[in-house]
Amino acid sequence: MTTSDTGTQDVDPAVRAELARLRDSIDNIDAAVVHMLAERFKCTQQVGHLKARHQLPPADPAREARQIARLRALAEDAKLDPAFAEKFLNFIVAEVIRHHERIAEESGNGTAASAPA
Ligand SMILES: O=C(O)C(=O)C[C@]1(C(=O)O)C=C[C@@H](O)C=C1
Repeated sequence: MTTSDTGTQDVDPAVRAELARLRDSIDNIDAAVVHMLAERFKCTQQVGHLKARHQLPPADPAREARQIARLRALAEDAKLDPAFAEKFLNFIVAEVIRHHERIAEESGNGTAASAPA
């Protein structure tokens, strides 16, 4: 390939077909991930409102520790890097906590601290 683009014009048609087949599956998986994340955030939004209504802290480190241990074990069984699974969960949970904090602030209860681990 002479340019930096990732086009496949000069590639064997069989290779191009295999790449297209794999990319179709990747696109389906990415769509499933987006839909699953959307459902997860719908649940966590409800958790955020519940916590705000009952003055519960946005973050629950003990719950997170259990989630991480569980996800790392699932990842190992699935032959996925457990460190990646943990980073991915932490990334999502950090965003959820930001949402919870915003919901708490908007409901006039923005001072809650984290629960003890
Ligand atoms: O389970 C909760 O208490 C949540 O607020 C949800 C959630 C999560 O996204 O899974 C987010 C923040 C908490 O620190 C722990 C877990």
